[in-house]
Amino acid sequence: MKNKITIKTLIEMKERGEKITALTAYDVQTARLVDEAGVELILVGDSLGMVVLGYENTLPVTMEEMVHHTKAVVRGTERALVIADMPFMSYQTGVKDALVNAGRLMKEAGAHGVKLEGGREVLPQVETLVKAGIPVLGHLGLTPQSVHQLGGFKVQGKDQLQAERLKREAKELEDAGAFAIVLECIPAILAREISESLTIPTIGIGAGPYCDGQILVTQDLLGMDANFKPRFVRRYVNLHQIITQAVKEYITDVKMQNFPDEKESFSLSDSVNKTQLYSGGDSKDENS
Ligand SMILES: Nc1nc(=O)c2c([nH]1)NC[C@@H]1CN(c3ccc(C(=O)N[C@@H](CCC(=O)O)C(=O)O)cc3)CN21
Ligand SMILES: CC(C)C(=O)C(=O)O
Ligand SMILES: [Mg+2]
Repeated sequence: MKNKITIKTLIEMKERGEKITALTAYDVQTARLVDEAGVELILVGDSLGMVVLGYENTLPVTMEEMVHHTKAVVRGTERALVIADMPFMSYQTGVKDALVNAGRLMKEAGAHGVKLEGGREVLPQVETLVKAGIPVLGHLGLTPQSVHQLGGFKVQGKDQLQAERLKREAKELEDAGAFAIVLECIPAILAREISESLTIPTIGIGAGPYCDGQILVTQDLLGMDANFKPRFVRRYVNLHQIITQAVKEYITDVKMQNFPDEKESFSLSDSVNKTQLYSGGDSKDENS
């Protein structure tokens, strides 16, 4: 009835030239909001380590945290496809670990698929998961779990050699059975070439307008963090400002004794003798 999105829906959207929309969610409320608004894909990103847990990068995020947050997102989603990021060291250590950990995200948390970062080095993992019936979303370009190798959160694939490698790896991920690929922070022209050369959809973030879909961190488009504004983010509202204003008004109202008022308070049953109660009642235990 809710016409649920499947991986087949996304492939058909690419064939029709209809853009795929994706956003992150880490909690049930955000999941409900973006699902009801109509995105096709919700990613439980390991960016939660930075956005909701306050880490410097995504490396400390654990499987327990991913399972915990994915469960919440799944509970809040009726229509979208829910994909969970595999955290750092949950798949790089081998195909067996990849299978066990992806299996947990599917079986315990209820994800519809998983995402893992990397190209040639993760092809055995991708093949193994796909063989086990687990839809895999690839992720190339700026792969944040390699931040220390990349020397920071920097645009990738700017030179000929790197660009050729990314193009080749995108094809290899498609051949390994990935149902789509996230392209993060690569030149728009390269993302277009990759998108045109694949039958599976590309989902861009900082990868220009020619991808088959777009993804952003929900908190970024809502302007929740006053200090995080990379070039590829468009802020649709300044929630940082709006929330700060609301909280300041609350503080003022409490201090000025404007909150709570009578309508926001509860009354006793009509049968209670209020005079008696207000005077301390009958109890000898209560002081004066
Ligand atoms: N809130 C949030 N949004 C994200 O998009 C995001 C996360 N967190 N955490 C995980 C990764 C890290 N990401 C990032 C973080 C910083 C830049 C950044 O500062 N980029 C520079 C470009 C630097 C260059 O020119 O090479 C920029 O200005 O966009 C990019 C991606 C994307 N992901
Ligand atoms: C930014 C997206 C693609 C991601 O991997 C995340 O949110 O963790
Ligand atoms: Mg991620």
